[in-house]
Amino acid sequence: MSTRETDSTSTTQNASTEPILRTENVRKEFGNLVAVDGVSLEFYDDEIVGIIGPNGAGKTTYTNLISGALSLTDGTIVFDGDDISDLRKYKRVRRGLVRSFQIPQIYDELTVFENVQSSVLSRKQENNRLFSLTHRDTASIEETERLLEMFNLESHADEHTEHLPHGVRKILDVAMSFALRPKLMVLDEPTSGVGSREKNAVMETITDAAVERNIGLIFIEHDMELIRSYSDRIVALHEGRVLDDDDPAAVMNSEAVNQFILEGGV
Ligand SMILES: Nc1ncnc2c1ncn2[C@@H]1O[C@H](COP(=O)(O)OP(=O)(O)OP(=O)(O)O)[C@@H](O)[C@H]1O
Repeated sequence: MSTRETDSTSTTQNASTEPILRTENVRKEFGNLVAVDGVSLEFYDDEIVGIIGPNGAGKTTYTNLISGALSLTDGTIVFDGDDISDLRKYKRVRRGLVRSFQIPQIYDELTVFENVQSSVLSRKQENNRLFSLTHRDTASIEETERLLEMFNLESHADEHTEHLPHGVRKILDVAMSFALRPKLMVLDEPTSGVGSREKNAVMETITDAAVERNIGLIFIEHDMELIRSYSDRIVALHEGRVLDDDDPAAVMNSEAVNQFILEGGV
């Protein structure tokens, strides 16, 4: 399990004294249905937060509001000190708020190396020159190599991606997101579709990389063992509202969480 070491003797101010992301009374209606009903939460860039909740609790909608995939009905989102409530998705990505997708967005006609390099170049806004740059842009090649190493992808570097095992595709997707140099990453079920034996390896790789780069993580997960093992904090959603927000042991022992989430299955 990945945990960040906290230096209790340090008196220096670090970035984590202010939340990297704050949502204030965030609300999303779909017609008459209130999917997210006034969610106020804070997230820091040195923590891994798991989001749990039964089907339909509003987890995906909430993370879509954060990423800008959906517009708010009401409320405010503050990222890195700025109100981003009305900011387009790609502008949030440029500021360092990156959502990785449930279905990995990978180009199957490219190799693993080229996929990661395309993300590096897209951050530099040079991906329109991808094919002319790929083989000679030393800086992006070196950065890609470092990312492949960080995500244990070196042995797959020259493989085309269509036949990669599902877990490796998931890791590749996150590696590509890391190439965008996020400050905070939102992951929707990073281990969905991954075999049970592979799940821990996927989570371990992702969380280790986040700790190494000091990137905050928010992840939705249905597997309670994984969420307990890899979260510093757990947010429980139920019917679009926050049911609990605490350290994993406290959330797992909460009466409300047990009644509405754990006993009903997530
Ligand atoms: N685009 C949409 N249009 C209408 N209703 C929607 C839309 N997206 C989500 N909903 C509804 O909003 C509610 C919250 O859905 P959401 O997908 O956010 O829940 P969830 O907690 O992620 O559930 P799951 O664990 O099943 O993925 C549900 O009742 C869902 O049917």
